[in-house]
Amino acid sequence: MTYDIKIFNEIAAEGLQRFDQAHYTFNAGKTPDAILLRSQKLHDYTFPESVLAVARAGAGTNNIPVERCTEQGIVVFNTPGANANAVKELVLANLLLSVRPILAGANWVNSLTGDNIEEQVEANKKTFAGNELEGKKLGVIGLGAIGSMIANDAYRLGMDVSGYDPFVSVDTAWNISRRVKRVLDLDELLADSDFITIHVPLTEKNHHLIGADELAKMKNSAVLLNFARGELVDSQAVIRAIDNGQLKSYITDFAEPDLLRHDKIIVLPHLGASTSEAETNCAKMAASTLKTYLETGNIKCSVNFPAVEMVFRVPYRIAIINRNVPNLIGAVTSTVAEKGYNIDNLSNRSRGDFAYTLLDINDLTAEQAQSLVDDIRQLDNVVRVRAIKHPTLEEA
Ligand SMILES: NC(=O)c1ccc[n+]([C@@H]2O[C@H](COP(=O)([O-])OP(=O)(O)OC[C@H]3O[C@@H](n4cnc5c(N)ncnc54)[C@H](O)[C@@H]3O)[C@@H](O)[C@H]2O)c1
Ligand SMILES: O=C(O)CC[C@@H](O)C(=O)O
Repeated sequence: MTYDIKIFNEIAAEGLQRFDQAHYTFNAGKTPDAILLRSQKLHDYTFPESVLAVARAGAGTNNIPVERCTEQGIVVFNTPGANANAVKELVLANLLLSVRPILAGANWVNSLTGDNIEEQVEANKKTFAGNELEGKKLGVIGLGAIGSMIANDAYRLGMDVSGYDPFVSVDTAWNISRRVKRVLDLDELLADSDFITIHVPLTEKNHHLIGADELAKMKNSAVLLNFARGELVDSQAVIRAIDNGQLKSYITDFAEPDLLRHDKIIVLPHLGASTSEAETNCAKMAASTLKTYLETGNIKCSVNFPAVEMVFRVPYRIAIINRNVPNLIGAVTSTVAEKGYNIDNLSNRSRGDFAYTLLDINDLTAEQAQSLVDDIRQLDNVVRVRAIKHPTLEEA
């Protein structure tokens, strides 16, 4: 069996190397089995029927039409946490840059001429004096992989840290220092913080999470950092708040024309995950989950289908994506029974309106597996079904 992967964007070689050349090609034709990408927007993309999965080498999946993929039985993966450290370090660097005019000072020194540079430096350095982060209040919105790391490290830098995340996962909560104060009301965090940093996904609900009303609740001296997604913040409201003296500054990783060349706004070119370590981690994780899904049907780190892992020990496995309705499994097992086959193992999990089933049957031949797939495909509410050949086991 060979698979073709359509690649968008620059994916780190360490990830691509996980696809062995004997079984994988890249961008070979118009019917790819899967897509591997970073920030490429797929909202206007028509997925060929051949596409089984999309893997995002990164955290955010707002560039992928996840709902449409789900309807088409396309499993979407991301790489939770794989670039969190890179974003954390960039946010900490920007917190430090926001209190010390380091770049302005360095630029000024470079502009000096004459043979009394040391004298000029000592006479003028007061122009570039700054403040310290220690003792200042940091509010973190979203305590997932990135927000929790920032909260912990900012506390270690001596900051007084609060976090707001009504949906925080138990796993992440375990990793957050008990010194980080959990705030249940966003308004409290907004009113209390000297620095506010956002680390939530862009969803319909989170669009303009920070707008004019929220900005009005912040201190006039507050610094707002956005390394999550541009659309989480109403940029026009931010510009108005800064120009009216209601916000000190805005630092964002997302370029928009109106934000550029404003002396109190720093815009970076989406650099959050741009370290070789993060790019490698994301590429390796995305490649592994994709490969596992294609070769075994097992699902891990999907944003639209449930995690399912079942030991693969028969020559052919049947993988079924279906609408989550009563008696679908009954219909599938009846189809198997009518053919006189014996089920070795079965796993079924649902997520929202859809469900995923792995079905291992003893000793199917390729022909029998295909005929079973054809019959199951005819059942109501089945969205997608395929037979997966075990990588090494041969049919009896
Ligand atoms: N700048 C970059 O290059 C870069 C890199 C990585 C991630 N990101 C962005 O950062 C986002 C967060 O990444 P992560 O890895 O921490 O994701 P994550 O899923 O681990 O954490 C997100 C957290 O936000 C919380 N949340 C959701 N809606 C919320 C709300 N309205 N208020 C408070 N909390 C809310 C969730 O409960 C979750 O704990 C990603 O979705 C992506 O958009 C940007
Ligand atoms: O691939 C990138 O450079 C950015 C990824 C980042 O936005 C993410 O959501 O993980």
